[in-house]
Amino acid sequence: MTPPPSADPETPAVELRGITKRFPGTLANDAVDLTVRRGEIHALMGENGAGKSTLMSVLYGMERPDAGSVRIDGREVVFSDPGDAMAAGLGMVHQSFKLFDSLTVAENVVYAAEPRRFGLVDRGAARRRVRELAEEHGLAVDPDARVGDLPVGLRQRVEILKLLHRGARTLILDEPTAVLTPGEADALFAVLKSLAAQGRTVILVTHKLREVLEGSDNVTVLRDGHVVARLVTAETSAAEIAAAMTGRAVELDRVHSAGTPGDVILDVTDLATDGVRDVRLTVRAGEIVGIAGVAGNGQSELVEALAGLRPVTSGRVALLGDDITHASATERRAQGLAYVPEDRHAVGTAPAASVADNLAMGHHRTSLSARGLLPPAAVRGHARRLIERFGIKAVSPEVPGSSLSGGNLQKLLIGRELAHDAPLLLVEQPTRGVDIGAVQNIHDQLIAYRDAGHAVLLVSAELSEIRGLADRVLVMYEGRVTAAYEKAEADERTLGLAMAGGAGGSAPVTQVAPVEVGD
Ligand SMILES: Nc1ncnc2c1ncn2[C@@H]1O[C@H](COP(=O)(O)OP(=O)(O)OP(=O)(O)O)[C@@H](O)[C@H]1O
Repeated sequence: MTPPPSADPETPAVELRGITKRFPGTLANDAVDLTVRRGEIHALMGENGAGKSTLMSVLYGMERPDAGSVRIDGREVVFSDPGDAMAAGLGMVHQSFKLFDSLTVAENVVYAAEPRRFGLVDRGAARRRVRELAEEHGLAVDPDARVGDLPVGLRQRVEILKLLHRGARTLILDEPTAVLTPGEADALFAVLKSLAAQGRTVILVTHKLREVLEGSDNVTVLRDGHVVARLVTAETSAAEIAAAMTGRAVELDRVHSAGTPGDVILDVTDLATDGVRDVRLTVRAGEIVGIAGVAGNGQSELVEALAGLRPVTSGRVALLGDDITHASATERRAQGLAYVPEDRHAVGTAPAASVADNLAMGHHRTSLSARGLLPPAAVRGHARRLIERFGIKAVSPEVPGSSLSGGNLQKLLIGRELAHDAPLLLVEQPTRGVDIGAVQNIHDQLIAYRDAGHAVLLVSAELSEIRGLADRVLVMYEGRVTAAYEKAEADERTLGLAMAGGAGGSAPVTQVAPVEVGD
């Protein structure tokens, strides 16, 4: 490990002073000061669009600030690109990993910084290096495994090992637990704590209050590009952080009233598709049915099959009494199905198209259209209404979708699909990457949608979300629905056990998955 250049333990690992960064029409960072002590886990929080990613991009050399200075280990630096930042001891784990799936763990870890012997890459040394680093930091992973075969939690470990191999002393993690199971998230925090105990520094960008309260030492909160609070984690609370972020009191973990179920809208009988079998379920008008499960137990495949994006191999799907088992995605939409996919970038939105056009997508058959065409004035009006209703932070409806922050893109997607007023809504991970205030708004909108007589099938990895919203909860385990509960029965312990295969199903209980508690 490269020792920090300054021996004084009081010298902060990172000091940002007066960072200002302007985009056309937006002051993303306005004279931001951030001090991160060596050996601490520092959480950076704020609502969607508050300026967190921009600040980290400035720190990591991806954006040049319009004003302000950066000090690393007490020394003023000016980075032209992330290569400069890495050379100064910074490392960043992005939300989408930057690994080669076809290479092994060891090859990925040493890539572009290979140990050499007589000018050749020393493969044995590379594997030893991975083993050493993995052992030193509790990051167990097989050096010979092909990265493409690893689950997401282990791929994230490879990213961290890669940074450690390059001598990173300060790690920046951007929403690292968004894609992890609760068990993987706990394992990640154990690693981060051990890195901090060894004197490395962690900057954590996240929306999850629970992990900030349990896993960080200090919190800086941004709002509209300004620092609005600097808090010591041990002396603060979820309510205080939430209030700092939003500027108002936030009611956390609200449990909504039950729905009044009417006619069956979706009727699924003995459905099988790749990775899913024997699924029977109904969703009625005026109810939300939640599907809980550890990621990777067939939930996404089920929803894709229902949305018409994956062939049904056996069984039957009926929407409003009509057989749609083999209907295309477009036919299903026309029959009354709206869909919020898990992947808002690849499936849900078009980054180059304007916000207004993104909001109008799929509306060719709704009241927006005139004989299948979308008049520009109607598109603009529709966009303005949804921007207002969902609090989407966009400079104007004409800016490209790609200029929105991650959470605002998610609000756009939900808004667009709810605006279809379709009898059935399939919605996956509706609040991933979304800030606390927007989580509340999206939850309220889903409840209002249900109360207007629509049927909602909700898939979420957040147990608190399932418990807060769903009138009935199904648990998926190894591709099957293994348990079903009414709202009142679906407590965290019961669901957690069932998610680990421990209830109703034929699978033996081999482990009890740690349970996500409310954020
Ligand atoms: N390349 C860009 N062009 C134009 N505007 C941008 C660009 N990048 C960010 N912005 C704007 O700057 C503001 C801050 O965005 P930023 O991505 O830093 O927010 P964030 O706090 O990371 O949000 P989230 O929690 O949603 O990821 C937002 O209003 C955003 O729309």
